[in-house]
Amino acid sequence: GELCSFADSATVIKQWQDVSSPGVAAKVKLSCGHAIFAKLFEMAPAAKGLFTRVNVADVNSPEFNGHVMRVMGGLDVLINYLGDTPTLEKMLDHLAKQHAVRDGVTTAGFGVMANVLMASMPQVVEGFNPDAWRNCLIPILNGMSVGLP
Ligand code: HEM
Repeated sequence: GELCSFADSATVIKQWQDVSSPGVAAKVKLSCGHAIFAKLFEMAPAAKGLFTRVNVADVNSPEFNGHVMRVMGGLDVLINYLGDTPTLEKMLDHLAKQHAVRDGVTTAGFGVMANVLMASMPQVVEGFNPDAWRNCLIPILNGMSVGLP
């Protein structure tokens, strides 16, 4: 089945591709990723403790930058696969398993992330379509939370 409608996925993919052309993609991902984590830690301060291994103590460190780019690279791939549900579902399964082994990562944490993404994306995406983005992001985050406490 579909995760979000064909029309919604087409909108989200197009709007995301507008901000992820090769020339600007890395910069957008890093600055947008930092804004997303800052907001996540503001809304859920305890979540900071999950990222000590990647040096969250210094959010501008190479280690944390690397983490931000893994997350944003992951999100980039997921968005671009909204039109290929079977592959998207396998990637979500894989990410769910990678998160399930991290102590303290919860479904509630992904719920906060949904709010953070919906609040942050309009700042980088031109003509942000909230309905299309919500309809597509929620199933992505739900798929990544399968098996989490
Ligand atoms: C848009 C949503 C998210 C995406 C695309 C995403 C993606 C990723 C990716 C690709 C990794 C690296 C996996 C690896 O190499 O092992 C990762 C690691 C991790 N993620 Fe997420 N993630 C998301 C949301 C979250 C949320 C909401 C939390 C916590 C509530 C979380 C907690 C973690 C932790 C603790 C790690 C391991 C960090 C380390 O390397 O020590 N993630 N995530």
